[in-house]
Amino acid sequence: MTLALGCIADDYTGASDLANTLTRAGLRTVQTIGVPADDLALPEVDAVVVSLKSRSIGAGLAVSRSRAAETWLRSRGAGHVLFKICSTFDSTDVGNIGPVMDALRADCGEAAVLVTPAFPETGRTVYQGNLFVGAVPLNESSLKDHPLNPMRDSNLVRVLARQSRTQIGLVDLATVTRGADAVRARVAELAGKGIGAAIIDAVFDRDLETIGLVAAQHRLSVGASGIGLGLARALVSTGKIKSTAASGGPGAAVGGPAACLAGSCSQATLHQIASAERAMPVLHLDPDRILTGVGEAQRALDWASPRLAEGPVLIASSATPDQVAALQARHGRDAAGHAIEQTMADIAENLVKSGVRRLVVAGGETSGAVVDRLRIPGFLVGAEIAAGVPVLRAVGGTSGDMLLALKSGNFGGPEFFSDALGLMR
Ligand SMILES: Nc1ncnc2c1ncn2[C@@H]1O[C@H](COP(=O)(O)OP(=O)(O)OP(=O)(O)O)[C@@H](O)[C@H]1O
Ligand SMILES: O=C(O)[C@@H](O)C(=O)CO
Repeated sequence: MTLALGCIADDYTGASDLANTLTRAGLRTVQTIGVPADDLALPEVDAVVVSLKSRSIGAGLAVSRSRAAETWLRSRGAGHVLFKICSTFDSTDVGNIGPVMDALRADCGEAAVLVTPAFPETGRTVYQGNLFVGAVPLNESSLKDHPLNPMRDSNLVRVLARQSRTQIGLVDLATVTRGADAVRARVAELAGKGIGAAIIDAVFDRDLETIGLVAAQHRLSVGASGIGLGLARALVSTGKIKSTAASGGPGAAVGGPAACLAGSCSQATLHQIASAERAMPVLHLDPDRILTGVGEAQRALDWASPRLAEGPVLIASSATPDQVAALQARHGRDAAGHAIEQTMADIAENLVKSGVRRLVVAGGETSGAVVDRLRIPGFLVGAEIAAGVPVLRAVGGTSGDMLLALKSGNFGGPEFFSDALGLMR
């Protein structure tokens, strides 16, 4: 297998978002969980997205895991590696986007790396280096209250400069609009000044196509699914890859009980849970009981057990920003996040043991904890449920034939949980 594109995603929902984008653009794509073991039988593909859970861990660990993924991808022939980050640039002043970018850049000798989280299909656009989420700048969006990495500065040149050892430049929209040659010239100018990375503006998919044409000639880029789209279209339009019709088909039905787990506290997820109350039984976990270790997972399993034969259920820890802040004040941010993620993993593991074969998980960190616990080594991409969220079919592993959907916190329409289950037969 010789890869045309190698990708390293800093969380699992982000990886499935990217795998979905690449598949829809005609690349045969597989999503692996961590660096694949040598004995994992992978189909013949154009792109591999290695999913890491490296967004909210220590920067040193994020760097070493990303480097291991890069080594594997390059050894499979990947000439270009995309480091997939969140379209809302989720990170803190100590990383991990900057440190990982710096390390991968040093490894491949890239003079100046193009960086953009733009993903217009989901309302993420970048103008003059400022990230917009829908109609508002990042720092005015609900991301300012994210439980793990509150985003309070929308100027990404500044944000990345605080995290990186290199200077950060800007390739503005006027340059992008003038086309690939203008972008190349600007990147060369920045590199000539010793500027090692540049935020590049993008508002429409056509901007990302221009960026993709330039990036595809480099060894490394950093961004969200939008730049993935640009790279994929460039690889197809320049004949490096023969486009394959997106799979998207239903595949064999797996049947059996279905469940949804939500650990995301995003506004979108909170609305989706409220809608789901009209469609299925919903259990709201008590986060204080989780933090004090009084058997909240068992309470959830006892609640779910008699209901699963009747139809899907939803179990959620999600809470409003005020409630999240209060819990974190009582127990600490990391301890709260970790304990809730592990409880979600306990619940998932036991649901699967009791026969659940269709599982929807909301939240990147939450999905990471759940998929790790289920020891699923990889996924094939199926139908698209919503922008950035495909149905995934587990490959390898011991949990048997399973369908999952891993929803990024902010993605999906109001009826997301029912929409997902409708496609997961
Ligand atoms: N009630 C709660 N109080 C505090 N923290 C919570 C609560 N419920 C969940 N959490 C934690 O909040 C974090 C949510 O992050 P997660 O990545 O799962 O969702 P997200 O950030 O909305 O999704 P994405 O990363 O895909 O955008 C997790 O660490 C989770 O354990
Ligand atoms: O880019 C996004 O917004 C998502 O794929 C994601 O990474 C959320 O965790």
